Amino acid sequence: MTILARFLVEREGFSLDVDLKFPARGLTALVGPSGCGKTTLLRAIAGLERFESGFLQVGNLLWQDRDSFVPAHKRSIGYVFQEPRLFPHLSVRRNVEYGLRRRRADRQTLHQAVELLQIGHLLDRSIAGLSGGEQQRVGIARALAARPTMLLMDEPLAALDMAHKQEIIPYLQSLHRQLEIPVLYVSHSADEVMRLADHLLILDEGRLQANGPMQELSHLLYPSSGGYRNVFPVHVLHSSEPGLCLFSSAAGIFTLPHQGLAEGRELRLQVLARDVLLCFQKPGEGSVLNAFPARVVELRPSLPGLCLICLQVGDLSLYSEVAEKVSVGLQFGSELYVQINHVEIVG
Ligand SMILES: Nc1ncnc2c1ncn2[C@@H]1O[C@H](COP(=O)(O)OP(=O)(O)OP(=O)(O)O)[C@@H](O)[C@H]1O
Repeated sequence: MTILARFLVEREGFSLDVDLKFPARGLTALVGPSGCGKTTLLRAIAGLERFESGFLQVGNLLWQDRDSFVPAHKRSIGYVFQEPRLFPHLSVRRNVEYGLRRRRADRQTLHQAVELLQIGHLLDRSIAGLSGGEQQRVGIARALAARPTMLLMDEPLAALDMAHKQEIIPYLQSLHRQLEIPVLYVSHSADEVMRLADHLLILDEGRLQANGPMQELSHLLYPSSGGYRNVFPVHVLHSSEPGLCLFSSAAGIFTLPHQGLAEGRELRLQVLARDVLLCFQKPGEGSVLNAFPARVVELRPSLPGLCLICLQVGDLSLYSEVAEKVSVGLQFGSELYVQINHVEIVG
């Protein structure tokens, strides 16, 4: 299932001209410099503005083409803004139920939204007494209670301080794991996108610069540093010995220095491609951590003197960036080992 969107918007001094296709599930991050057209694209998708030259299909649902336009209130889209825009005179419960009444969703959906955002204990509180993070959780629950077909989030964490951002990110992570619906998420924060996104859309001056899976494009989030990056999900297995923790991944089991993580928790690891070292002999058992058998899938030139190698490691694709001379003799199908040198837990 995919989302197909084509829009041509002409404004004084600005035009948006995009033709894009992205998955109708998981979290797609929409990033780009200020004024590049992110909100305009979101509004076009929500149907909040009707741009004559547009086409939009979400899965099987045709929302706009040359002859038809489904108005915003019939698209059942959940919209989460920077500010939660709650009704201050109503309780948390009434605020969340507001979404329910408007869209005739059921009680079970409301219950799920309350559970997912863990706001059950806040239901009888007034909005005024809540922290910024709690208010945003209520705002997200209200959007979900309406059982939307799609969730649009326009910088939902931008108005929060660092502590409240950290509080809310785990909810967003579990939300996008548990929801079937697509989430389109605008953000200026590379770190946030790194932790949350499955797919990336990069806009610049109203034009699409890049569109692809996070794993393929994450290096573009940090244009000035570090080169290619690998980002992939892992689950916490258990602590192997004091200070060390085991993580299961599609590549195999990682052992990393960490403690206090709950068993089963899903996190992401980030590994710079230059920290994926190639070993042409099997690394000594027991003496080397995080070494896995790998197969070469593709070799690409990278920066001058460097080669980017795409490797199949178990069920995971990993990029390694090495000096060109190291890659001499490698070709599609070459078998070797990788040793992962430095791993960052990103959330
Ligand atoms: N209603 C409008 N009428 C005319 N121009 C507009 C309108 N809304 C936005 N613009 C212009 O369109 C361009 C894109 O704006 P948009 O808000 O989509 O960018 P953005 O990428 O979301 O920016 P930011 O990251 O700062 O929120 C900007 O130049 C903006 O000034």
